[in-house]
Amino acid sequence: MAAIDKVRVLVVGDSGVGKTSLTHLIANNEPLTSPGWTVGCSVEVKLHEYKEGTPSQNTFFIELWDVGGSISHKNARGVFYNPTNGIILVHDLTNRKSQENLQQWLMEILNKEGKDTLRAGDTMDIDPEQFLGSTQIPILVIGTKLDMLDENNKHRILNRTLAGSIAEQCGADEICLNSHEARSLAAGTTDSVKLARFFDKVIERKYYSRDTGRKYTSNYTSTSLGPFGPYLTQQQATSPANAFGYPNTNPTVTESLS
Ligand SMILES: Nc1nc2c(ncn2[C@@H]2O[C@H](COP(=O)(O)OP(=O)(O)OP(=O)(O)O)[C@@H](O)[C@H]2O)c(=O)[nH]1
Repeated sequence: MAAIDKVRVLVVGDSGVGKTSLTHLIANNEPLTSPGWTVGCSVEVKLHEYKEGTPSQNTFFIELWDVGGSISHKNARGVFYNPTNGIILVHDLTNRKSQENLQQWLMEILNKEGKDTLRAGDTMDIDPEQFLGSTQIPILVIGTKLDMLDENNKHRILNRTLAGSIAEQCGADEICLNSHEARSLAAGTTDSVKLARFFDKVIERKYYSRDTGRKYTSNYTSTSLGPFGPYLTQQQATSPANAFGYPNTNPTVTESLS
């Protein structure tokens, strides 16, 4: 059987915004009722059908790297960021600061220091060129805990435009959901379509030629040419077993994307 190709998607945001709950929902189609505090990073794997229902349909593994948001681990997190094929920026809809901090998360992933030099209220310029277009890193913004908003705020959030938001700055889609609800990402919903489109974009950027639209041969690694270089040889991560008999359930072992 041919090996299944894979991409790495980082799931980042402040501690407690709901990254682990969200990652579990995406990977298992069911809510996680009592997530633990993530130390370091945990990896869940989802089988995704690229361009499902079209002649180009193809199966890929999506590795979801849920990076612990605690500030105390900031200095050690860089080890998880190489390579990065896609980024899910997570914020808590009941916590405005967690949304503002997404810029800092992007800068951290891009290895640009900013936190120490910025004062409260300052903003950082995001260069859209780093994220927009087919050669850059696809981003999806997800707001969690929609169920905790009162009806007025829920209505306001669901009907607001992306103008001025980090999603707009990065050319990204945004999803607002309740991770405790399995139906939030049920097949056929607008949000599940946005998520599938995002994964397709991540796969496309890594495995498909922009010129011909055809898939590269399996020993081609476009990330080695991208902004984050090749995979590290040692990755300090934990990884739960998964339901797909995923060939390498322990990313602490040397990996190669070739
Ligand atoms: N009501 C509600 N609670 C949520 C939602 N998402 C997450 N939570 C709760 O928020 C708390 C934190 O969730 P986690 O998934 O552990 O958050 P995290 O971002 O992974 O946190 P760290 O591991 O510290 O980085 C838990 O009690 C979750 O059950 C949501 O959509 N709605």
